[in-house]
Amino acid sequence: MTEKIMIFDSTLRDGEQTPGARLNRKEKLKIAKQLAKLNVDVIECGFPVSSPGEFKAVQSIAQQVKGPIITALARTIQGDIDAVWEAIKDAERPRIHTFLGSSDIHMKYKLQKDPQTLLEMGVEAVRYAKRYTADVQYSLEDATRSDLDYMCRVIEAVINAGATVINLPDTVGYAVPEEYGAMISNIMNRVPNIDKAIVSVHCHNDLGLAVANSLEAIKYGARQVECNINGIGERAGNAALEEIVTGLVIRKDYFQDYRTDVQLDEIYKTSRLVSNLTGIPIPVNKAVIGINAFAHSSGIHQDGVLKNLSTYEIINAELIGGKAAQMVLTARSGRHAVKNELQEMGFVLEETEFAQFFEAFLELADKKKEVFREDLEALMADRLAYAAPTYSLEYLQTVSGSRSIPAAVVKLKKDDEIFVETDCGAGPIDAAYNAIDKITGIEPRLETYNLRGVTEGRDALGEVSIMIQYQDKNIVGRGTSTDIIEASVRAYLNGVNKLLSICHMNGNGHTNGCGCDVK
Ligand SMILES: CC(=O)SCCNC(=O)CCNC(=O)[C@H](O)C(C)(C)COP(=O)(O)OP(=O)(O)OC[C@H]1O[C@@H](n2cnc3c(N)ncnc32)[C@H](O)[C@@H]1OP(=O)(O)O
Ligand SMILES: CC(C)C(=O)C(=O)O
Ligand SMILES: [Mg+2]
Repeated sequence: MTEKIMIFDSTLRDGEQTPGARLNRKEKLKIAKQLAKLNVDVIECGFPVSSPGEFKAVQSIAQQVKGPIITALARTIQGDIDAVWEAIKDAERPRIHTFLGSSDIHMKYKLQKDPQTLLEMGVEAVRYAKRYTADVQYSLEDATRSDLDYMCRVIEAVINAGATVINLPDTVGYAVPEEYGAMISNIMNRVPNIDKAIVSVHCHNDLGLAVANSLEAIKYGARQVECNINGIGERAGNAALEEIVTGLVIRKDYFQDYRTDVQLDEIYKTSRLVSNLTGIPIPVNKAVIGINAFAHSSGIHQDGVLKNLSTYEIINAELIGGKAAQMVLTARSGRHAVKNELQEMGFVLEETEFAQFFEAFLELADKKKEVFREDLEALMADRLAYAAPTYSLEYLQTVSGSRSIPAAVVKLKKDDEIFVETDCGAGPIDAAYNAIDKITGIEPRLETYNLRGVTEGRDALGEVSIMIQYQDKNIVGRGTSTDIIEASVRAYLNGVNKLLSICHMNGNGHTNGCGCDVK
């Protein structure tokens, strides 16, 4: 038999405390509905006393979102508790959550009251909240920096006053797992009436230990874990919901006694929704839901994953409703991955053709961060067009600027012969085209010129497509490169080569007197 761990989602309360993450009523409602689909146990949706807009947002959620317990936060102040109740009273299952600092630091500097007075304030707040609802959660803010004896006294007293959930937050993300586990264990053993309440944990990520601390607490008796989608929250954030629930499933060999009721395949959608509405981006390397979490980029990993996913993947993306493993092609990719991607795109190359293609791939990949499918397509198009290359580009240098005469040096290779020419022009591209004309001995007219970014980003591959006219022939040429001048020259050469091969194919080569004065 497994024990249920309740998932208390605070994305709409502590998560919204992330600087810049403000959500309006509609946005909060939309996220709350998605959290209900995710099947969390509790949705903490705000701090009603803080503003009229916040009050209305909490009220809308309480009225419209069915399934989870709906709660909202209040200080140990009657006005705050009244506001929470007014906002959540229409919920199917309302819970009032009230909190008060218990550490010496918070009591002395922030609350400026003595521990006994604060204990009584806490008890009074719970009693007051109980007038409204049976389900009252009490949090000992900054528990991990609080005196254990004092906490035990507070917990016993607020449970006697009717608290049904006791939350022990690591408010400033100060705890380390062993210590946090020991604190929970001590409280479980020392508070005589602790069995009358559910013990909850709420961990912040200031030292990057929020998830580890939460999982450790489960082992010592915590049965409610407070966490936020994408780990957003005050300062460095809170424990990430997706990491906790996925961790419990993936390591069920270790956490065999526990389960949650979260609908894992809703995680990806929820995560994207929260990111889009809060405007807080998901780091690419974020565990479970970052775009790199299921991407493989280095050749050895890609080869392993193509042979068997388990070599480098412990989470199946489908489990969280995400996209299946992706190969990210970079200069660190190997032949297996590139060949596989080409095959998926419908290109099957002979070994020697592939070897040449792979060289071109590496040349491009060295210039770019990532090679996309569109890049591969463009490289393939280049190769198909160059099926019978006549002139190939060996070297290109251009000069341009507001006070210089645009000039180009072009070195082409044909068979084993090298041709070098320089020329100037209206711009660097025109200069390079003129130099090429000098080498080939023909002067096609440039009819159209188009440049487009094939991929995204500043290092995007540019594709130039041109149309050249020579005598009665209109020829299209294409070239790609991260350098648009080089792409332009490749496009021109591509057109010129096609022109020449057409002449030769028709038996009209210069040797046969077609009129092309080709060298
Ligand atoms: C760890 C956490 O995440 S706690 C939750 C944090 N969330 C929020 O703060 C929600 C947004 N906050 C707000 O809208 C406002 O701060 C309000 C409405 C709550 C209060 O606003 P103000 O009345 O202007 O007070 P202000 O925020 O400046 O100061 C907080 C006051 O509450 C007191 N206080 C803090 N926590 C508690 C508590 N749990 N119980 C009782 N009083 C408390 C402080 O000591 C301070 O009191 P003082 O004015 O006597 O010095
Ligand atoms: C209000 C409490 C639960 C809190 O957010 C914290 O202590 O971090
Ligand atoms: Mg918090």
